[in-house]
This record gives sequence, C-alpha cells and structure tokens, in this order.
Amino acid sequence: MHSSRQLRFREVANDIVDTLIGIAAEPRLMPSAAAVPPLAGLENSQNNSTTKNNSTDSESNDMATSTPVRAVRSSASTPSLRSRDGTVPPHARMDPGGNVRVVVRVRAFLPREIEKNTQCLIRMDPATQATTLLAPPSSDRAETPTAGFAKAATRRANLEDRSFTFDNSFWSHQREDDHYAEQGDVYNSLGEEFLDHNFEGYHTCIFAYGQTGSGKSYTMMGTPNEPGLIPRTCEDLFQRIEAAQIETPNIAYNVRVSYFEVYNEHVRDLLVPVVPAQPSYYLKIRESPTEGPYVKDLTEVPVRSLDEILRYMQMGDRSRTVASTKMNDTSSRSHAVFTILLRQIHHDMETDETTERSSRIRLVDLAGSERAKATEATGQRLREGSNINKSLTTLGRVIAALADPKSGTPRKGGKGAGRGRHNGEQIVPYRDSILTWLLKDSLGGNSKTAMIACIAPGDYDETLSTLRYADQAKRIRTRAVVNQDSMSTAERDAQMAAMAEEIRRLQLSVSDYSQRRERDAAQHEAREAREAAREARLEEYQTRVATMQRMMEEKAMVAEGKIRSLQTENEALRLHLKLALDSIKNPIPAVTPSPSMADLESESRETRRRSSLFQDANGSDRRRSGAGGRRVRMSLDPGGLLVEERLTEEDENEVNCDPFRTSPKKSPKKGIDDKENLVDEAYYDEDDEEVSDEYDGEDDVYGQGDDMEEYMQSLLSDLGMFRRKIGDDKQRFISGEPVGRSTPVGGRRPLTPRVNI
Ligand SMILES: Nc1ncnc2c1ncn2[C@@H]1O[C@H](COP(=O)(O)OP(=O)(O)OP(=O)(O)O)[C@@H](O)[C@H]1O
Repeated sequence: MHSSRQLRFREVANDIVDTLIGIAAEPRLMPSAAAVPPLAGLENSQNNSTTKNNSTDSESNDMATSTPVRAVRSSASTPSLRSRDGTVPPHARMDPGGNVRVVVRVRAFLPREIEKNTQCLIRMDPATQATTLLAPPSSDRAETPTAGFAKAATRRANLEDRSFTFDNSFWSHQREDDHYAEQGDVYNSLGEEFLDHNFEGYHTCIFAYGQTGSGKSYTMMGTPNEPGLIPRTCEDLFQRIEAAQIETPNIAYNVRVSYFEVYNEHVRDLLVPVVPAQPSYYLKIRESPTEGPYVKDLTEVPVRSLDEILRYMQMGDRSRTVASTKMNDTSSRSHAVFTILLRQIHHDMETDETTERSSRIRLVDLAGSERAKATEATGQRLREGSNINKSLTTLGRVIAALADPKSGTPRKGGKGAGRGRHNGEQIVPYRDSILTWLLKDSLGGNSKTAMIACIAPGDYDETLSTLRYADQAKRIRTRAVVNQDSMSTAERDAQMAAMAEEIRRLQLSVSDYSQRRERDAAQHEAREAREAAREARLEEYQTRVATMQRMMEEKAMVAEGKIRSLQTENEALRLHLKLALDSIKNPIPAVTPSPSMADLESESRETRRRSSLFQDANGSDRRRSGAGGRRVRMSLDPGGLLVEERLTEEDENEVNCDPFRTSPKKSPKKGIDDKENLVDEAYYDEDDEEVSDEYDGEDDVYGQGDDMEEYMQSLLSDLGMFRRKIGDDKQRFISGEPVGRSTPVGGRRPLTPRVNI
C-alpha cells in the first residue's frame, strides 16, 4: 500500500516537473528560454556533442583523444521510432542552441587516380573519430608543379601530418575495411537523427562541402543502386508518416517540397521544366522579418507519397547544371538546395486543443571549390568556377564570423567593408553572396545544422583547406527553436473571428478597390473614347487642311494660267488694233477688174484730186475736224467707253511723229495706271459731218472708209469690253471668286473667239 502510494506520488511529481519544463521551454511563454542553461541530466546528444566540440577545436591529437567517442556506425539500423508519436518530449523544446554538427567523409580512388598510382593521405580512427591528413611522401612533393620554386619547395619540405576530430569521420575509401561507411551508414548516423529533429519541430540543414570531385553529390544524392542522404531522408520521412498515421490518427501531416539551384549568383527553380532554346528564368530573393530570406515565387509542390517526392527530386536533379571537367565527369556547376517542408497538425480531443508544428529540412549539395589550373577550365566553365569559388569564399567568411564572432577582423573591401563591428561583434557578411544570404537562417539562426566535409584521398592541399574549413564550422552555434503553435478551441475561435473580420475588411477594401478600378476603367474608357474622337476630328481637320491647300494650289495654278492667257489675248488684241489702225491710215484700194484707158485717166484725175484734198501745207496726212479743222484723239475711258479728245497743236505734232505712241500725260482719266491705259488709247482722225458734207459727191471713196470706221468702232467696243472684263477678272481674282466668268456686256459675244481669229 505504502509502496503503491510512493509510486503514485513519484508519477505525479514527474508529471509536474515535465509540465514546468514544458512551460519553461515554450518560447511564447518564456522568450528567454534559449538563454537558460540546460537542466542537469536533460542534455540531449546534441548538447553532448557541443561540449565535445568546444573542447576539441584544434588540430592536436591529444585533445582529440580526450573527447567522448562517437561510434561511426549508427545504433539504429531501421528508421528511428523516437518521433513517431508526433509529440515532442518536453526537454526537446528547450534546446539552448547547439554547435554545427561536422562530419568528414573520404571517398575511394577514381580510375584516373589509380592510374597515377596516387597515395592515400588520409587515416581515420573509428574509435576516436579522428581524421589525420598525412604529409605527402617527398618523392610526390618533388613532382608537384611548384617544386621548381624555392619558396614553395621549402614549404612542401615542411609539410607535416595534421589531425582533426569531428563528430563523425566516415571511411568510404576501401570497401574491404571493417569501418567502411556505406551510404546507409552516413544516413543512419546523421540523417536519421536530423529527421528526428524535424518531427520535433526544428528546422534542420545538412550541407556537403568539399573540393570538386570529392564526393558531395554522391553523398547527398547518390546513385540508383546506392541512394544518398536526400532519397534516404525522403524514404524515412514517408515511412514514419505512414506508421504515425496508423498509431496516432489525430495527427495530420502535410509535406511540400521545393528544389532550386544557385548558378552564377542567380536562383533557378529546378521544378519548373526547362524550355529548350529559351533563356533561363531566374527568381528573386526577399527577406521577411519573421521568416528570414526566402526565394520569391519558388515552386512548392505538395507531396503525398515517397514515389511522388522521388519523382520531383529526380526531375530537379535532371534540370541541374552539370558539366564535365578534367577533375570530374559530372561536375555540379551550381549549389543545389532541396527543401522539404513538414507540417504536423495535432488535435487533442480531450482538451480540444490544436497544435501545429512546422519544420524545414534543407539538404544542400554545394558546388565544389576548384583551381582553374587543375580543372583546366576556360570560357563558361572558368566563369562558373570563379562564381563558385567566390560564393564559397563568402561562405568561409560567414563561417569564420559565426565561429568566432568577437575575434574576427572586419574584412577590407566588398559590401561589408567599413561596417566594422556591431556591439563588439563583427557583422556577418551573409548578403555578400546569394548562397550565404539564403542559408542565413541555417548557418547562424533557427536551425540544427550539419556539414559533411567531403575529401579526396590524394590531394594534400585541397584536403587541408577543407578540413580547416570544417574545423572552423564546428564552432558555429545556432539557436534552434521548436516551431510550434498551440491554441485552445476558444483561442482558435477568437483567432478565427478576428481573421474573419480581417477578411471582411479586406474584402470591403478589395471590392472598394475593384469599384474604384471599375470607375477608373469607365472613366478611362470615356477618356479614351474622347481621345479617339478628338484624334478622328484632328485627322479630319488635317485632311481638310491638306485638301484646302491642294485646292488653293490648283486655284493659284488656274489663276496663273488665266493671267497668262489674258496677257496673250491682250497682246493679240493690241496687234489686232495696230493692224486695224494701219489699215485705216493706209487703206487698201478696191481691186477693179481690168480698167479701160478712160478709167485709168479718170482714176488719175481722182488721185490728184484726193491728194489736193488730204495734203496740207506741210504735206502731212490728216483729217480735219469740223470744229476749226482741229484733229481729235479717240480713246477708251476706264469703263471701256469710247471718248474723243480734241488735240492741241502740240499734240498734233506728237501724233504726226508717232501715231501709236502712248501718251500718259494726255490720258483722259487722271490717276489710272499707265499700263492699264496701254490699250485704252488709240489715235485716229475724227470723221465728222463737215468733212462728209464737203465730199458728199465722193461716196465711192468714203464708202470704204465708213466700213472701216464701223469696223473700228466694233473693235474699240470689243476693246472696251475686254478692258472691263480684265477689270472684272482682276477683282474676282483678288476677292477669290472663280475667274473667267465674265458677264457679256451689251449682249456682245465673248471676246476670246475674236482673239483667236
Ligand atoms: N564514397 C564513394 N564511393 C565510391 N565512389 C565515389 C564516392 N564518392 C564519390 N565517388 C565518385 O567520385 C566521383 C566524383 O564524385 P561527385 O560527383 O559526387 O563529386 P562532387 O564533389 O560532387 O564533385 P563536383 O563538386 O565537381 O560536383 C563520382 O564518379 C562518384 O561516383
């Protein structure tokens, strides 16, 4: 009875202790939990490893021997069952932070190395997990390309064995050896434990580092016959989920996967099929205050089975940038990041509480560091190699800064130059390369992280460099926390109500925004319609202007032609008038058929008589007016009417000299331009009554003169009409009316036909 009570008391006490520990580890309730030192007896294996690593960060064998020994072979030959119930042991939530787990793996000789009879420079002690790098034999040293240089030769002569201790040293050099590490061994001693952490709710990251051709891809991805860490993790994950769903059906699992590569400092989604002959599509990186850096728009596919996840893994693997170099036939030219996101949603029926735990499994196959001389890379390969080395150098600086935050020296040059230290700690140059920026959380934040340092068995320099790198990484401490959210039904309801309210508010704002957009769109359409109409109008206007211009040009051309034809007509008329006046002055005698002697005598008499009549004292030819015998000058007034003007003695003299001379001074109308009067003035003798009376008996002679007179009158009348017509046309031309539409004056026929005579 007493013992059963004691047993019961102990159970209750343990329960209380567990609960208190759980509360202390809950980051939401106790944010400072990570800073609390681990409770005695509750350190997990990671903590043991931390203690060990802190005391063994040197290259000395003594220190290595003083640390606890971890067996190479995993104790678990089957997938771990520790996390299958989906619950986290209370102590697991209060991980105070741990060091990066570092393991080293040496590969077998490659055919080319066997051919060259390369010596193996690596020794691994399965008991101590120590890895020793042996100095190359002196004969090998002499063969090195630098042997010719004194300084290098001295350095080589001083090469010595170096020893390092890591969490695990995987001997994969000779299968015959007892402690040979198969792919499964690597998974069992590292992958399995990390998957445990994932089920506990921690983010994890395992990355493979090493020179080109050292076995990174083989370790991470492996071959179909010897699958590596990634396919084994996927297999174990789904085995555990399947088992857990049978045991604890109230836990729901959600798995999603993404796969990307960092190639030449660009992020490429490996789950997006490559379209041949199309340029690669690169993704951008963003950083959120809560989630840290992430790849924007990266494909994350939900997966429900092992087959599905392996399909995506192979698909991404095929898209990866791989090329053949002198050091490796299938050399990865990019850093590849395979990520599994695991969400476990557990609903407790008794408490009506929902717990969601989410974790991220990051499996990284880095591109290998390479010396251009060794790879004999040129062109694109050389550029890739330089980008690879650049990002790995940045990784080295990040590791150095994280490993020893207080003693590191700020680097010179580069993006972080001049920033110096912050609160006594140097700033970690995460952003100096895409790789380190994306791995920020895994390297120095909320993650349990492991590094697999892959080494080739026969390359002293490269191996030493890798081992030093790995040795430094051991000192990095991360601050992993369980990513878990629990809430009661009441809390959940309240949160859902708040969320519904938020959604409603967002919907309102979205619909408001949509309405505004619609309004804007309607206004935009109306504006566009107005714009189109305005443009149409503008076009029409321009067309009209062009037509108008064309018409004006045509009109100008017509007017010019009209003016030219009028000028020709004018000239013809002037000529016509001149001929007419000539014919008046020198009338052509009528032709009579073969005159008789009597007729000739009579004609002779007549001629003499005419001579006496028309010859004055000076012998000039003239006709006298009835009024004082003065000559008259006939001319056209501006209206085209015929006017007569009596000539003075002076005028007569002028006329006698040149009967066709124009006389501006004597123009009957003052102010009229001389040119206008050019055709207006014509001179001829007045044929008055007195003269007619005087020669009444001479009708046969004057009959012809009368005809001519009449003809002249007709001509002058035409001329007057022509004058008016020119005046009209000129007026119309100036005012823009069609030219040439003249009104017949006095019912007379148009002038033109006469011109053409
Ligand atoms: N443990 C091993 N056992 C047998 N063969 C191995 C082992 N590790 C690597 N190899 C072989 O070595 C060669 C190079 O390995 P791998 O391609 O994995 O190197 P890597 O470090 O990924 O090179 P890179 O950085 O150029 O991509 C491959 O042919 C691979 O099969």
